[in-house]
Amino acid sequence: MRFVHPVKNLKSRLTVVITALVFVSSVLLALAALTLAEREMAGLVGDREFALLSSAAGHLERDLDAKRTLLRAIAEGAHPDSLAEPGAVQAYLERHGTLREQFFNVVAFDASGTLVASLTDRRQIGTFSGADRPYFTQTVSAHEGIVSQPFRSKLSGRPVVLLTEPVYDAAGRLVVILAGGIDLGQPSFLGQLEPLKPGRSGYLFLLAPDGTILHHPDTRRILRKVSEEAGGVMPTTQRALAGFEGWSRAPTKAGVDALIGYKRVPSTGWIVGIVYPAAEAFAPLIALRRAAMLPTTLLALLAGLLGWLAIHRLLRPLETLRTQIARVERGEADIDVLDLSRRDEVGALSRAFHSLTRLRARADEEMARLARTDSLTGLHNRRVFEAELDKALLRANRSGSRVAVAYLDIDRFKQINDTHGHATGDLVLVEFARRLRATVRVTDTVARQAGDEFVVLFEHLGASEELAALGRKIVEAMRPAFLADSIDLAVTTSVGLAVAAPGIGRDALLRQADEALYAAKAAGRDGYRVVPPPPLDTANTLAH
Ligand SMILES: Nc1nc2c(ncn2[C@@H]2O[C@H](COP(=O)(O)OP(=O)(O)OP(=O)(O)O)[C@@H](O)[C@H]2O)c(=O)[nH]1
Repeated sequence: MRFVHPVKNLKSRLTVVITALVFVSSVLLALAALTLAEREMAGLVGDREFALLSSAAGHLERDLDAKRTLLRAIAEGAHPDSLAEPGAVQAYLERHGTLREQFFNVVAFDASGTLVASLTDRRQIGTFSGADRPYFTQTVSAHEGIVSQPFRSKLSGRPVVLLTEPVYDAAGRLVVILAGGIDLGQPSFLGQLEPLKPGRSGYLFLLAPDGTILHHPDTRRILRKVSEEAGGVMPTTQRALAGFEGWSRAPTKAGVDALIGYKRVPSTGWIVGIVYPAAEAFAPLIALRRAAMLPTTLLALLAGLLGWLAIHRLLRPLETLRTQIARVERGEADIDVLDLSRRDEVGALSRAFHSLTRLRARADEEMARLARTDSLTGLHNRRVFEAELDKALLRANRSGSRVAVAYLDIDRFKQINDTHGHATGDLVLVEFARRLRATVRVTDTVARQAGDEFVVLFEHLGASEELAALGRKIVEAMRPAFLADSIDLAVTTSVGLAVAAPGIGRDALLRQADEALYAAKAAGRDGYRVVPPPPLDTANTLAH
């Protein structure tokens, strides 16, 4: 049996294809399901984060509101005239301990901008002037309390935002401006956002409307403007500064894939932001994806194994057919060993192979027959005659029986061709062959040697005279007129006959017969000549 390389083997290839298909489709299915789940989950997580963000913004809003309300209440509760006394403002502020709970520090400036009170540090009272500070000038021009831009306090050196509240006397003159400071670096205010941060490394941050960072886990960035930082403003931040509120999935400045949300604090325009790294947000899904790979691979392997078994079983008849064909090829079985009754493709293949083999055998037979036959007369050809003669000579040598050959040539055949045409000549050849065949025994081998030359092999000859009688018989058989194309033609033949001497070869014997034929022709044609001549007086006779 011929070895079939495993990779070229149909079973192996089908198994590989099935395994690969199952694997790819399982992986694609799992990925599609996980991607859908991830999208769904992103929506849920994003919405939840945004809700968190909104509550953080609401919390800041309420906290700022509470601080402003407190500061306003204290400003309104003061008697402007009594505040004119030196130390009166300081004393007034100190009477309101709740201010310390709400603010990092509360200071007061007189109408000229001079610091007149400070809850936490009194050292610069009377010397420090806030007259040129934006929070002072803006409050003066606004005639009401403001929330300042974030800045680094000259008094404390800390990053702060100030809430201000002016106090006017009955005549409408500015008496003092109270300013409550919120320390952006202290947990008391923005630090309250910390518990809301998502995941392990997620965080919240706060931006002023102009992009100044008010709060960030990296405290070095506080008071910096995002537009002035290395790397510039990220597109998502840019959108938020332009008014966008909501969440999207985008990389952070540090290149971390994250869910990023933004929400404004209405009263100040501050933007609360949240960053939730996707790796943490989707951690369960990522774990699920990893966990899904093993069952998927096992499933594909199992499908491959089952596929191999199924294929093995389904292809078994094909394997049987292959084995049977190999046996037929080796000559160990007949073509009928094939199962032609199957109703599937293997049956069709068997029938096709069977009929092809039969057809081929018939064609081979026909080829062999044509190779042995003279196509015009249907007699044996020269090759067959020579082979038969060789065998007959061998047999004769062994058995001592007598073998002879007759060499015939139609007399003046060229003339028949020339006079009546080649086609008529062919008809004469056919009729000549028929008469010759009919004249000798069926066991004698008759062949067309070439052109108008014929040969006959006689075996088991009796007396020598018998050969002469045969020669005569042949000559006489040709004498009746040949009817060819409605024309009566007189056709005669000359025959040379030779008896095989013991041990003579084929060519020598044929040469002898040919020489006898030549002699018969020379003697006037329409006769025969036998060599060696028969011993009796009939010998060497040219018969007419
Ligand atoms: N019609 C036909 N003619 C053939 C065929 N094969 C050979 N011939 C012709 O047969 C003729 C044979 O002539 P030869 O045997 O040489 O001479 P001949 O005319 O028979 O004269 P002798 O043999 O001397 O009696 C030639 O003209 C060949 O062309 C054939 O298959 N068909």
